Amino acid sequence: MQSINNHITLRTKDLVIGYNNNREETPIAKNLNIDCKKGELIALVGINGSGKSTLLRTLAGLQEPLAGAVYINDKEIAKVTPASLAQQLSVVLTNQAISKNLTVAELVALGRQPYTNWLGTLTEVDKDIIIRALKRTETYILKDKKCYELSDGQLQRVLIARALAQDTPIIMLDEPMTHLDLHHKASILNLLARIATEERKTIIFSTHEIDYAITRCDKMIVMKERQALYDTPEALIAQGVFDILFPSHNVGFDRKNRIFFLKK
Ligand SMILES: Nc1ncnc2c1ncn2[C@@H]1O[C@H](COP(=O)(O)OP(=O)(O)OP(=O)(O)O)[C@@H](O)[C@H]1O
Repeated sequence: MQSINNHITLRTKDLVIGYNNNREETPIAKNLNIDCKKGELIALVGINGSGKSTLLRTLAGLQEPLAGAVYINDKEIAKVTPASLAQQLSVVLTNQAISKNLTVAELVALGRQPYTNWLGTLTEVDKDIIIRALKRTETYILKDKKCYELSDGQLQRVLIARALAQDTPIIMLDEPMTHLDLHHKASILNLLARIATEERKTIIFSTHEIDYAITRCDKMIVMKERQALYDTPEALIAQGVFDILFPSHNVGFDRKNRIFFLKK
């Protein structure tokens, strides 16, 4: 049992996510119990407004749960200092305000902030890690470009490079494939899958690309009617979860081919 637990990097216990405005609680999903292991690629899916961003923010410690708890490496996230959290978890938000006047290399170097002194001086080890992150994401060739010169797909890779430079066991991404064409969606997903497997990282990302997630991910969190179902894609398909994810009059799910289709 101990050896199994050693592989769990992120888990929740009876988590309730939601909002507390003017002391009025609005739960978005209740009783979430998930355990994410090293090396797993996990997709977070659900219809618009089902709570994906709320859950991702709560898992990242950016928003307090209404009840229950999130544990990172067996420590409750609320009790982890921001400095320690930055060495365990990196977050890539799609609409994050980043200074696009920075060069790609400067932006990726920001990933080393949790490890540098207050002047931000980079050691040779930091520089090696930055170069490795740039090469791993195939953005080394872009290193001297300004971020405003990048396409959406290139910027997404650079943000992943920054997360790699932060060198954390857990990476969370909010809709990393938004605005990308099919080829670039596939290439980001394949990159995330390789990083999870080869570097034994836990990667959780929210997405509307459910077909791709079913094909490529180890586990999925499906937000549905104030619940979150957590299992392998195969188990979720067998349970019929995707058959009823969308209103049945306009979207169907083909179990055999594992794809959604539009109804006329
Ligand atoms: N600050 C807030 N206060 C109260 N309710 C909020 C707040 N932010 C979001 N919500 C509500 O929480 C619910 C979940 O929103 P969330 O953004 O997490 O969904 P989502 O699955 O990420 O949606 P989308 O796919 O459209 O990005 C929605 O009903 C939304 O209106």
